[in-house]
Amino acid sequence: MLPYGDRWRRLRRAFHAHFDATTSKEYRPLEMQAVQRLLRNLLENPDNFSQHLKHMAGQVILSIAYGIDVRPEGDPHVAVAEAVLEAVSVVSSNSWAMLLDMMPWLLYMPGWFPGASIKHEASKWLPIVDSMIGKPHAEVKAALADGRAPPSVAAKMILQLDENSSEEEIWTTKAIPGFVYLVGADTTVSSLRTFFLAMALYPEVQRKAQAEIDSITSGSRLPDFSDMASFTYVDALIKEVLRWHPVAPLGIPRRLMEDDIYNGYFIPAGSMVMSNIWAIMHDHSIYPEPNRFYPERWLVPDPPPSPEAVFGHGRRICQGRFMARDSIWAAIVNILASFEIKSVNGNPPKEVYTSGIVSYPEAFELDIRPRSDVAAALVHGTVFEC
Ligand code: HEM
Repeated sequence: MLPYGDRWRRLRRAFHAHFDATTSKEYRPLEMQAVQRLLRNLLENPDNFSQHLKHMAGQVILSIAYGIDVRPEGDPHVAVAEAVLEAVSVVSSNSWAMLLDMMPWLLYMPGWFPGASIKHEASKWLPIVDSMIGKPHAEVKAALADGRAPPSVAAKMILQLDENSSEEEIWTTKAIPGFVYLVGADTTVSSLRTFFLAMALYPEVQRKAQAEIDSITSGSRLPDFSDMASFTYVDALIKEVLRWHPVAPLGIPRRLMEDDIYNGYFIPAGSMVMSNIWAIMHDHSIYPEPNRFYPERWLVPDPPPSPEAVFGHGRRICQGRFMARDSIWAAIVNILASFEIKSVNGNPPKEVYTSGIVSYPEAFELDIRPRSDVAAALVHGTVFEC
Protein backbone atom coordinates (compact mmCIF):
# COMPACT_ATOMS: atom_id res chain seq x y z
CA MET A 1 0.00 0.00 0.00
CA LEU A 2 1.44 3.37 -0.96
CA PRO A 3 1.68 6.00 1.80
CA TYR A 4 -0.45 9.13 1.46
CA GLY A 5 1.40 11.74 -0.61
CA ASP A 6 1.85 13.11 -4.14
CA ARG A 7 2.67 9.74 -5.71
CA TRP A 8 -0.38 8.11 -4.12
CA ARG A 9 -2.54 11.06 -5.31
CA ARG A 10 -1.31 10.62 -8.90
CA LEU A 11 -1.92 6.88 -8.79
CA ARG A 12 -5.40 7.38 -7.38
CA ARG A 13 -6.22 9.96 -10.07
CA ALA A 14 -5.06 7.54 -12.79
CA PHE A 15 -7.15 4.73 -11.28
CA HIS A 16 -10.19 7.01 -11.06
CA ALA A 17 -10.01 7.78 -14.80
CA HIS A 18 -10.75 4.10 -15.52
CA PHE A 19 -13.07 3.15 -12.66
CA ASP A 20 -15.25 6.17 -11.86
CA ALA A 21 -19.05 5.81 -11.86
CA THR A 22 -19.42 6.66 -15.58
CA THR A 23 -16.47 4.73 -17.03
CA SER A 24 -17.32 1.65 -14.96
CA LYS A 25 -20.59 1.32 -16.90
CA GLU A 26 -18.60 0.69 -20.09
CA TYR A 27 -17.52 -2.65 -18.59
CA ARG A 28 -21.05 -3.97 -18.20
CA PRO A 29 -21.05 -6.07 -21.43
CA LEU A 30 -17.83 -7.79 -20.30
CA GLU A 31 -19.32 -8.39 -16.86
CA MET A 32 -22.48 -9.88 -18.37
CA GLN A 33 -20.39 -12.11 -20.61
CA ALA A 34 -18.50 -13.47 -17.58
CA VAL A 35 -21.77 -13.99 -15.68
CA GLN A 36 -23.20 -15.98 -18.57
CA ARG A 37 -20.13 -18.19 -18.54
CA LEU A 38 -20.62 -18.58 -14.78
CA LEU A 39 -24.23 -19.71 -15.29
CA ARG A 40 -23.14 -22.27 -17.87
CA ASN A 41 -20.46 -23.57 -15.49
CA LEU A 42 -22.97 -23.81 -12.64
CA LEU A 43 -25.28 -25.80 -14.88
CA GLU A 44 -22.55 -28.21 -15.94
CA ASN A 45 -20.79 -28.66 -12.63
CA PRO A 46 -22.73 -27.11 -9.72
CA ASP A 47 -20.59 -28.71 -6.99
CA ASN A 48 -17.64 -26.59 -8.12
CA PHE A 49 -19.49 -23.31 -7.57
CA SER A 50 -16.66 -21.74 -5.61
CA GLN A 51 -14.15 -22.39 -8.38
CA HIS A 52 -16.59 -20.97 -10.96
CA LEU A 53 -16.87 -17.76 -8.95
CA LYS A 54 -13.09 -17.36 -9.04
CA HIS A 55 -13.11 -17.94 -12.77
CA MET A 56 -15.86 -15.36 -13.26
CA ALA A 57 -14.04 -12.71 -11.20
CA GLY A 58 -10.83 -13.51 -13.11
CA GLN A 59 -12.58 -13.24 -16.48
CA VAL A 60 -14.16 -9.87 -15.62
CA ILE A 61 -10.93 -8.36 -14.40
CA LEU A 62 -8.55 -9.77 -17.01
CA SER A 63 -10.84 -8.68 -19.84
CA ILE A 64 -11.24 -5.16 -18.45
CA ALA A 65 -7.61 -4.72 -17.42
CA TYR A 66 -5.86 -6.36 -20.40
CA GLY A 67 -8.51 -7.28 -22.98
CA ILE A 68 -7.65 -10.95 -22.32
CA ASP A 69 -10.31 -13.34 -23.53
CA VAL A 70 -9.84 -16.08 -20.92
CA ARG A 71 -10.27 -19.72 -21.85
CA PRO A 72 -13.34 -21.44 -20.38
CA GLU A 73 -11.02 -23.79 -18.49
CA GLY A 74 -7.36 -23.95 -17.53
CA ASP A 75 -6.54 -20.40 -18.64
CA PRO A 76 -2.86 -19.74 -17.80
CA HIS A 77 -3.52 -16.09 -16.83
CA VAL A 78 -6.23 -17.10 -14.39
CA ALA A 79 -3.96 -19.82 -12.97
CA VAL A 80 -1.13 -17.33 -12.29
CA ALA A 81 -3.55 -14.78 -10.85
CA GLU A 82 -5.07 -17.41 -8.58
CA ALA A 83 -1.62 -18.35 -7.33
CA VAL A 84 -1.06 -14.68 -6.49
CA LEU A 85 -4.37 -14.45 -4.66
CA GLU A 86 -3.50 -17.57 -2.73
CA ALA A 87 -0.19 -15.99 -1.70
CA VAL A 88 -1.87 -12.72 -0.76
CA SER A 89 -4.46 -14.53 1.31
CA VAL A 90 -1.79 -16.59 3.12
CA VAL A 91 0.20 -13.47 3.88
CA SER A 92 -2.79 -11.44 5.05
CA SER A 93 -4.35 -14.28 7.05
CA ASN A 94 -1.14 -14.68 8.99
CA SER A 95 -1.07 -10.95 9.67
CA TRP A 96 2.33 -10.80 7.97
CA ALA A 97 1.30 -7.84 5.86
CA MET A 98 0.50 -5.90 9.01
CA LEU A 99 3.61 -7.11 10.74
CA LEU A 100 5.72 -5.92 7.85
CA ASP A 101 3.89 -2.62 7.80
CA MET A 102 4.61 -2.09 11.48
CA MET A 103 8.19 -3.39 11.34
CA PRO A 104 9.52 -3.00 7.78
CA TRP A 105 13.07 -3.61 9.08
CA LEU A 106 12.09 -7.30 9.42
CA LEU A 107 12.87 -7.62 5.72
CA TYR A 108 16.53 -6.81 6.48
CA MET A 109 16.91 -9.22 9.39
CA PRO A 110 18.82 -12.52 9.11
CA GLY A 111 16.64 -15.60 8.64
CA TRP A 112 17.08 -16.79 12.27
CA PHE A 113 15.59 -13.55 13.65
CA PRO A 114 12.04 -14.05 15.07
CA GLY A 115 9.50 -12.84 12.49
CA ALA A 116 12.02 -12.76 9.67
CA SER A 117 10.37 -15.79 8.02
CA ILE A 118 8.27 -13.13 6.28
CA LYS A 119 11.35 -12.44 4.14
CA HIS A 120 11.33 -16.04 3.00
CA GLU A 121 7.56 -15.94 2.32
CA ALA A 122 7.83 -12.70 0.36
CA SER A 123 10.69 -14.07 -1.72
CA LYS A 124 8.45 -17.02 -2.70
CA TRP A 125 5.53 -15.00 -3.98
CA LEU A 126 7.07 -11.80 -5.34
CA PRO A 127 8.21 -13.50 -8.60
CA ILE A 128 4.64 -14.81 -9.11
CA VAL A 129 3.24 -11.30 -8.66
CA ASP A 130 5.82 -10.08 -11.11
CA SER A 131 4.76 -12.65 -13.68
CA MET A 132 1.08 -11.86 -13.11
CA ILE A 133 1.65 -8.19 -13.78
CA GLY A 134 4.56 -8.28 -16.23
CA LYS A 135 3.37 -10.98 -18.65
CA PRO A 136 -0.08 -9.65 -19.62
CA HIS A 137 1.35 -6.14 -19.80
CA ALA A 138 4.00 -7.31 -22.28
CA GLU A 139 1.31 -9.11 -24.29
CA VAL A 140 -0.75 -5.92 -24.55
CA LYS A 141 2.32 -3.99 -25.69
CA ALA A 142 3.05 -6.58 -28.36
CA ALA A 143 -0.59 -6.61 -29.51
CA LEU A 144 -0.59 -2.81 -29.76
CA ALA A 145 2.54 -2.92 -31.87
CA ASP A 146 0.76 -5.37 -34.25
CA GLY A 147 -2.42 -3.26 -34.25
CA ARG A 148 -4.50 -6.14 -32.83
CA ALA A 149 -4.98 -5.12 -29.20
CA PRO A 150 -8.58 -5.20 -27.98
CA PRO A 151 -9.70 -2.24 -25.84
CA SER A 152 -8.46 -2.48 -22.24
CA VAL A 153 -7.27 -0.31 -19.38
CA ALA A 154 -3.65 -1.35 -20.04
CA ALA A 155 -3.90 -0.56 -23.78
CA LYS A 156 -5.46 2.86 -23.10
CA MET A 157 -2.73 3.72 -20.59
CA ILE A 158 0.14 2.54 -22.79
CA LEU A 159 -1.20 4.57 -25.71
CA GLN A 160 -1.16 7.70 -23.55
CA LEU A 161 2.60 7.39 -23.00
CA ASP A 162 5.02 9.38 -25.13
CA GLU A 163 8.76 10.06 -25.20
CA ASN A 164 8.36 12.59 -22.37
CA SER A 165 6.65 10.12 -20.03
CA SER A 166 8.39 9.67 -16.69
CA GLU A 167 9.53 6.37 -15.16
CA GLU A 168 6.63 6.68 -12.75
CA GLU A 169 4.07 7.08 -15.55
CA ILE A 170 5.44 3.98 -17.26
CA TRP A 171 5.30 2.07 -13.95
CA THR A 172 1.67 3.22 -13.46
CA THR A 173 0.60 1.56 -16.73
CA LYS A 174 1.73 -1.74 -15.18
CA ALA A 175 0.64 -1.07 -11.62
CA ILE A 176 -2.98 -0.12 -12.19
CA PRO A 177 -4.16 -3.11 -14.26
CA GLY A 178 -2.22 -5.44 -11.91
CA PHE A 179 -3.63 -3.80 -8.83
CA VAL A 180 -7.16 -4.29 -10.15
CA TYR A 181 -6.68 -8.05 -9.93
CA LEU A 182 -5.03 -7.96 -6.52
CA VAL A 183 -7.83 -5.97 -4.89
CA GLY A 184 -10.79 -6.73 -7.13
CA ALA A 185 -11.02 -10.48 -7.63
CA ASP A 186 -10.92 -11.79 -4.08
CA THR A 187 -13.39 -9.20 -2.79
CA THR A 188 -15.94 -10.01 -5.51
CA VAL A 189 -15.61 -13.76 -4.89
CA SER A 190 -16.02 -13.28 -1.14
CA SER A 191 -19.31 -11.36 -1.52
CA LEU A 192 -20.68 -13.92 -3.95
CA ARG A 193 -19.83 -16.79 -1.62
CA THR A 194 -21.64 -14.94 1.14
CA PHE A 195 -24.62 -14.65 -1.21
CA PHE A 196 -24.68 -18.44 -1.78
CA LEU A 197 -24.40 -19.06 1.95
CA ALA A 198 -27.26 -16.67 2.75
CA MET A 199 -29.51 -18.24 0.11
CA ALA A 200 -29.03 -21.70 1.61
CA LEU A 201 -29.66 -20.41 5.14
CA TYR A 202 -32.62 -18.14 4.28
CA PRO A 203 -34.70 -19.93 1.62
CA GLU A 204 -37.70 -17.61 2.11
CA VAL A 205 -35.52 -14.63 1.06
CA GLN A 206 -34.47 -16.54 -2.04
CA ARG A 207 -38.09 -17.25 -2.96
CA LYS A 208 -39.14 -13.61 -2.56
CA ALA A 209 -36.26 -12.40 -4.72
CA GLN A 210 -37.05 -14.97 -7.41
CA ALA A 211 -40.72 -13.93 -7.40
CA GLU A 212 -39.67 -10.33 -7.98
CA ILE A 213 -37.35 -11.30 -10.86
CA ASP A 214 -40.05 -13.46 -12.47
CA SER A 215 -42.53 -10.58 -12.23
CA ILE A 216 -40.22 -8.52 -14.47
CA THR A 217 -38.89 -11.18 -16.87
CA SER A 218 -41.91 -13.54 -16.82
CA GLY A 219 -39.30 -16.29 -16.57
CA SER A 220 -38.87 -16.10 -20.34
CA ARG A 221 -35.51 -14.31 -20.44
CA LEU A 222 -32.53 -13.63 -18.19
CA PRO A 223 -32.26 -10.22 -16.50
CA ASP A 224 -29.80 -7.62 -17.78
CA PHE A 225 -28.59 -4.19 -16.71
CA SER A 226 -31.63 -2.49 -18.25
CA ASP A 227 -33.70 -4.14 -15.47
CA MET A 228 -31.59 -2.66 -12.69
CA ALA A 229 -34.09 0.01 -11.61
CA SER A 230 -36.98 -2.49 -11.57
CA PHE A 231 -35.73 -4.64 -8.70
CA THR A 232 -36.45 -3.42 -5.19
CA TYR A 233 -36.28 -6.60 -3.14
CA VAL A 234 -33.18 -7.87 -4.98
CA ASP A 235 -31.54 -4.51 -4.40
CA ALA A 236 -32.23 -4.86 -0.65
CA LEU A 237 -30.90 -8.44 -0.75
CA ILE A 238 -27.62 -7.23 -2.28
CA LYS A 239 -27.27 -4.50 0.37
CA GLU A 240 -27.77 -7.20 2.98
CA VAL A 241 -25.08 -9.43 1.38
CA LEU A 242 -22.61 -6.55 1.71
CA ARG A 243 -23.66 -5.68 5.29
CA TRP A 244 -24.17 -9.15 6.82
CA HIS A 245 -20.54 -10.25 6.42
CA PRO A 246 -18.41 -7.32 5.22
CA VAL A 247 -15.72 -8.50 2.82
CA ALA A 248 -12.96 -6.57 4.61
CA PRO A 249 -14.21 -6.59 8.23
CA LEU A 250 -11.40 -4.37 9.49
CA GLY A 251 -10.81 -2.42 6.25
CA ILE A 252 -7.24 -1.82 5.17
CA PRO A 253 -4.99 -0.53 7.98
CA ARG A 254 -4.25 3.21 7.92
CA ARG A 255 -1.43 5.21 9.48
CA LEU A 256 -1.93 8.53 11.27
CA MET A 257 -0.15 11.43 9.54
CA GLU A 258 -0.27 13.61 12.66
CA ASP A 259 -1.06 13.37 16.38
CA ASP A 260 -4.77 13.13 17.11
CA ILE A 261 -7.16 12.87 20.04
CA TYR A 262 -10.18 10.59 19.74
CA ASN A 263 -12.72 10.21 22.55
CA GLY A 264 -10.13 11.54 24.98
CA TYR A 265 -7.42 9.09 23.83
CA PHE A 266 -4.18 10.54 22.50
CA ILE A 267 -3.06 8.75 19.32
CA PRO A 268 0.46 9.69 18.21
CA ALA A 269 1.39 10.28 14.55
CA GLY A 270 2.53 7.07 12.86
CA SER A 271 0.08 4.84 14.78
CA MET A 272 -1.74 2.21 12.79
CA VAL A 273 -5.52 2.60 12.89
CA MET A 274 -8.11 0.08 11.72
CA SER A 275 -11.71 0.87 10.78
CA ASN A 276 -14.00 -1.66 12.42
CA ILE A 277 -16.33 -2.01 9.43
CA TRP A 278 -17.83 -5.16 10.92
CA ALA A 279 -18.90 -3.27 14.06
CA ILE A 280 -20.36 -0.40 12.00
CA MET A 281 -22.45 -2.88 9.99
CA HIS A 282 -23.57 -4.73 13.16
CA ASP A 283 -24.60 -1.75 15.27
CA HIS A 284 -27.81 -2.91 17.01
CA SER A 285 -29.16 0.60 17.23
CA ILE A 286 -29.04 1.01 13.43
CA TYR A 287 -29.43 -2.57 12.23
CA PRO A 288 -31.63 -4.43 14.75
CA GLU A 289 -30.87 -8.18 14.93
CA PRO A 290 -27.68 -7.53 12.98
CA ASN A 291 -26.72 -11.20 12.66
CA ARG A 292 -29.94 -12.00 10.83
CA PHE A 293 -29.93 -11.84 7.02
CA TYR A 294 -32.98 -9.64 6.61
CA PRO A 295 -33.34 -7.61 3.35
CA GLU A 296 -36.64 -6.17 4.65
CA ARG A 297 -34.61 -3.85 6.93
CA TRP A 298 -33.87 -1.74 3.84
CA LEU A 299 -37.49 -1.60 2.68
CA VAL A 300 -39.06 0.44 5.48
CA PRO A 301 -40.10 4.10 4.96
CA ASP A 302 -37.07 5.38 6.88
CA PRO A 303 -34.32 2.81 6.05
CA PRO A 304 -30.90 2.69 7.74
CA PRO A 305 -27.88 4.21 5.94
CA SER A 306 -26.89 2.08 2.95
CA PRO A 307 -23.87 -0.19 3.55
CA GLU A 308 -21.44 2.19 1.81
CA ALA A 309 -19.00 1.79 4.72
CA VAL A 310 -18.14 -1.72 3.52
CA PHE A 311 -16.09 0.05 0.83
CA GLY A 312 -14.22 2.13 3.43
CA HIS A 313 -14.42 5.88 3.69
CA GLY A 314 -12.76 9.22 3.07
CA ARG A 315 -9.86 9.73 0.73
CA ARG A 316 -8.94 6.03 0.61
CA ILE A 317 -12.46 4.75 -0.11
CA CYS A 318 -12.51 1.74 -2.48
CA GLN A 319 -12.03 2.92 -6.05
CA GLY A 320 -13.52 -0.20 -7.58
CA ARG A 321 -16.88 0.10 -5.82
CA PHE A 322 -18.89 1.04 -8.93
CA MET A 323 -17.50 -1.84 -10.94
CA ALA A 324 -17.75 -4.23 -7.98
CA ARG A 325 -21.42 -3.39 -7.43
CA ASP A 326 -22.19 -4.00 -11.12
CA SER A 327 -20.40 -7.38 -11.20
CA ILE A 328 -22.09 -8.52 -8.00
CA TRP A 329 -25.50 -7.32 -9.19
CA ALA A 330 -25.20 -9.08 -12.57
CA ALA A 331 -24.10 -12.35 -10.96
CA ILE A 332 -26.71 -12.37 -8.19
CA VAL A 333 -29.79 -11.54 -10.31
CA ASN A 334 -28.85 -14.05 -12.96
CA ILE A 335 -28.10 -16.83 -10.48
CA LEU A 336 -31.41 -16.19 -8.72
CA ALA A 337 -33.26 -16.16 -12.04
CA SER A 338 -31.73 -19.49 -13.09
CA PHE A 339 -31.01 -21.65 -10.06
CA GLU A 340 -32.47 -23.02 -6.85
CA ILE A 341 -29.86 -22.95 -4.09
CA LYS A 342 -30.41 -25.39 -1.21
CA SER A 343 -28.60 -27.04 1.68
CA VAL A 344 -27.35 -30.55 0.96
CA ASN A 345 -29.78 -33.13 2.43
CA GLY A 346 -31.34 -30.46 4.64
CA ASN A 347 -28.04 -29.82 6.50
CA PRO A 348 -27.56 -26.04 6.52
CA PRO A 349 -23.97 -24.92 5.90
CA LYS A 350 -22.13 -23.36 8.83
CA GLU A 351 -21.68 -19.61 8.97
CA VAL A 352 -17.91 -19.72 9.58
CA TYR A 353 -15.56 -17.15 8.08
CA THR A 354 -11.81 -17.03 7.53
CA SER A 355 -9.77 -14.28 9.17
CA GLY A 356 -7.57 -11.95 7.13
CA ILE A 357 -7.90 -8.62 5.36
CA VAL A 358 -10.40 -10.22 2.97
CA SER A 359 -12.65 -12.65 4.83
CA TYR A 360 -14.46 -15.59 3.18
CA PRO A 361 -17.08 -18.10 4.28
CA GLU A 362 -15.12 -21.32 4.83
CA ALA A 363 -15.71 -24.08 2.27
CA PHE A 364 -19.27 -25.42 2.24
CA GLU A 365 -21.39 -27.65 0.01
CA LEU A 366 -24.64 -26.75 -1.70
CA ASP A 367 -27.33 -28.35 -3.77
CA ILE A 368 -27.62 -26.10 -6.85
CA ARG A 369 -30.12 -27.00 -9.60
CA PRO A 370 -31.75 -25.13 -12.47
CA ARG A 371 -35.14 -23.77 -11.42
CA SER A 372 -36.84 -25.33 -14.45
CA ASP A 373 -36.14 -26.76 -17.91
CA VAL A 374 -36.85 -23.30 -19.33
CA ALA A 375 -34.26 -21.74 -17.00
CA ALA A 376 -31.68 -24.36 -18.07
CA ALA A 377 -32.46 -23.69 -21.73
CA LEU A 378 -32.04 -19.95 -21.21
CA VAL A 379 -28.65 -20.48 -19.62
CA HIS A 380 -27.58 -22.67 -22.54
CA GLY A 381 -29.00 -20.34 -25.15
CA THR A 382 -27.55 -17.03 -24.12
CA VAL A 383 -23.93 -17.81 -23.34
CA PHE A 384 -21.54 -15.70 -25.37
CA GLU A 385 -18.88 -17.86 -26.91
CA CYS A 386 -15.50 -16.86 -25.51
C1 HEM B 1 -17.32 -6.28 -2.90
C2 HEM B 1 -16.25 -5.79 -3.46
C3 HEM B 1 -15.29 -4.86 -2.77
C4 HEM B 1 -15.24 -4.43 -1.48
C5 HEM B 1 -16.21 -4.74 -0.34
C6 HEM B 1 -14.09 -3.55 -1.35
C7 HEM B 1 -13.70 -2.92 -0.18
C8 HEM B 1 -12.59 -2.12 -0.06
C9 HEM B 1 -12.15 -1.51 1.18
C10 HEM B 1 -12.81 -1.69 2.54
C11 HEM B 1 -11.05 -0.78 0.91
C12 HEM B 1 -10.23 0.07 1.91
C13 HEM B 1 -10.82 1.47 1.92
C14 HEM B 1 -10.35 2.33 3.05
O1 HEM B 1 -9.18 2.22 3.48
O2 HEM B 1 -11.14 3.18 3.50
C15 HEM B 1 -10.78 -0.91 -0.52
C16 HEM B 1 -9.74 -0.28 -1.18
C17 HEM B 1 -9.54 -0.36 -2.53
N1 HEM B 1 -10.31 -1.06 -3.45
FE1 HEM B 1 -11.94 -2.20 -3.03
N2 HEM B 1 -13.46 -3.46 -2.58
C18 HEM B 1 -14.17 -4.24 -3.48
C19 HEM B 1 -13.87 -4.43 -4.81
C20 HEM B 1 -12.92 -3.73 -5.51
C21 HEM B 1 -12.69 -3.82 -6.95
C22 HEM B 1 -13.48 -4.72 -7.92
C23 HEM B 1 -11.65 -2.99 -7.24
C24 HEM B 1 -10.98 -2.69 -8.56
C25 HEM B 1 -11.58 -2.57 -9.70
C26 HEM B 1 -11.23 -2.34 -6.00
C27 HEM B 1 -10.25 -1.39 -5.89
C28 HEM B 1 -9.79 -0.85 -4.70
C29 HEM B 1 -8.64 0.05 -4.60
C30 HEM B 1 -7.78 0.54 -5.76
C31 HEM B 1 -8.49 0.36 -3.24
C32 HEM B 1 -7.39 1.20 -2.60
C33 HEM B 1 -7.81 2.66 -2.50
C34 HEM B 1 -6.72 3.52 -1.86
O3 HEM B 1 -6.04 3.06 -0.93
O4 HEM B 1 -6.57 4.65 -2.31
N3 HEM B 1 -12.03 -2.83 -4.98
N4 HEM B 1 -11.74 -1.73 -1.08
